[in-house]
Amino acid sequence: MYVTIDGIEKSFNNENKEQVKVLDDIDIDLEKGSFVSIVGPSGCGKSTLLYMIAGLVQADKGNIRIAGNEVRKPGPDRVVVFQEAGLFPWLTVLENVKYGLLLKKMPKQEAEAKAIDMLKMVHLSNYIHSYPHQLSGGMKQRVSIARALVMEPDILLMDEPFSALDEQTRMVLHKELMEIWKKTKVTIFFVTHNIREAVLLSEKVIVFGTRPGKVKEIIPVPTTTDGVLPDSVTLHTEQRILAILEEEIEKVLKEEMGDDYSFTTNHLHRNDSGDMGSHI
Ligand SMILES: Nc1ncnc2c1ncn2[C@@H]1O[C@H](COP(=O)(O)OP(=O)(O)OP(=O)(O)O)[C@@H](O)[C@H]1O
Repeated sequence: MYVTIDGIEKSFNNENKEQVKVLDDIDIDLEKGSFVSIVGPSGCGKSTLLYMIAGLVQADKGNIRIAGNEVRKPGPDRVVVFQEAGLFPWLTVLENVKYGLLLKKMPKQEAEAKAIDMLKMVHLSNYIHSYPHQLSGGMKQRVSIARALVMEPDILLMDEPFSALDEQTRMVLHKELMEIWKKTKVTIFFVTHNIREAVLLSEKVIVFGTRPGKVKEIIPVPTTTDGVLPDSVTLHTEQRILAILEEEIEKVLKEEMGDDYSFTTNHLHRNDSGDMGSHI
């Protein structure tokens, strides 16, 4: 297996200085070139696990191995794309994308050529000399994806990269991300609150439970030869995931609102984007 997450445990101190276990006994394997999403209630430790793969957070117990090597710190094989693009506002699009390459001491011309190629891939060739403030949210996120991919990582770690975008832009970026994934064969680990997004994009959806975060189930997403899933299949897979999460949502709501809170599936309204709101 390419990425092996083995027996991970992690606790943090809360504001009352009490130790709270955030992740418990997490075992996950990722194949090279796979696209795996992770969904779960808010606060179940999705981002924490992503940061651990990035080498930004250390586990209390267990380990993460990539191609057999234990992750101890960030490395050039892994790049994170965050919810906010986080571009340097004083640099142009092109300068933002080539920044990391220049830091790596790549010759200027080569860095520029690579950055331009990558910006072509995310359909931003006409905006290379624009500044971030001149771009829409979706365009900024494309720059951030180009900036990540230009480093030629083996693993792209995406932490709710499209959640701040409107539905239309999100759909366009889904299509582009799928094209990029097929072209580059990069391994993608994708954190989202949006069940539909997880089902549409990934090959497997890891469903997390909460308090502490645990893998509840790993749902394979059916594939088709043309890559387009019939709506009935998408819906069925979404409903399967939702059913698993139902128990967890109830747990969170009861903890937040008291034991007399009662919850049934019918109370869970899903909007058209498949986003279940703040509790997932
Ligand atoms: N550095 C930290 N110090 C203390 N607590 C932390 C730290 N990082 C995360 N936590 C806590 O760990 C828990 C899990 O956080 P995390 O961001 O991983 O969850 P999540 O599932 O990604 O949540 P969301 O879906 O809301 O983004 C939360 O209760 C959070 O407050």
